[in-house]
Amino acid sequence: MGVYSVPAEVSVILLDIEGTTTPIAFVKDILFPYIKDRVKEYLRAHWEEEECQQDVSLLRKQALADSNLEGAVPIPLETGTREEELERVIQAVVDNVYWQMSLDRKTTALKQLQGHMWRAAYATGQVTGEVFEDVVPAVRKWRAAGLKVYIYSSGSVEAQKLLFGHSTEGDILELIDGHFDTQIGHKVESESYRRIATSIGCSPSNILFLTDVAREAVAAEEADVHVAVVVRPGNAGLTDDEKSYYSLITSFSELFLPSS
Ligand SMILES: CSCCC(=O)C(=O)COP(=O)(O)O
Ligand SMILES: [Mg+2]
Repeated sequence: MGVYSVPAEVSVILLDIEGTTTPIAFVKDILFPYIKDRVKEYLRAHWEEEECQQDVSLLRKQALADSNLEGAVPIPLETGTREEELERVIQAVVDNVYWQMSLDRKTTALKQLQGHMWRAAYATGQVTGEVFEDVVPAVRKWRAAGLKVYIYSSGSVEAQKLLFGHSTEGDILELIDGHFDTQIGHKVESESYRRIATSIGCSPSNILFLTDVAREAVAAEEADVHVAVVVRPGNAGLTDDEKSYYSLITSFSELFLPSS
């Protein structure tokens, strides 16, 4: 489709995952059903563990913040030790997770729990993280040219590391200089990109962000970050205005560095 010449001031490439490094179908058809099929059983098995309790507490806080939204599912506190009481709270957590997932919400609370649940999926080889075939060769080339490569996804940092640590291309974590998730802020908020630049120790204009989502592109540009929109099979369509405004690439091989 296109050719994108990376501006000379860019020293960092910041990558989105779903729809950019990785097919949306992998997330929607493999990762998300894994959660839906097992969340109840997972909560029952791990309920007493500190990490699980922290996940539930974060979901409960999110549920309170969501209480004005249509269809929102509250998560009550446990008021006793009876088994039925525990089941009632677990069912509320399950319903809340299902509700959030039905809207593809990107809350930190949901993403933390999902990341913890996917550990077993990757460790047992039940799931392997899919990466488009142009990703690894391009990232190697960028790094050889002295660029740094970071990830910024709504998926938790732990979920990101699982995906790239157990990928179709093997363990490729060594190709990534660092990871950001919604703990730094949401991807549709420009302040998040300024925080990322500060955290990396560069200026926003030293960053090129590759994403499939126009709202994320808008936020990044507002922060003075360079943007190219990635068009992959299965991605949501772009409007005609978005298509003509943004630099579009269909493969990372369409990105050209100043000296290449
Ligand atoms: C890397 S974890 C699985 C993907 C996920 O849960 C997600 O929300 C991906 O969002 P992205 O910001 O990478 O589009
Ligand atoms: Mg994406």
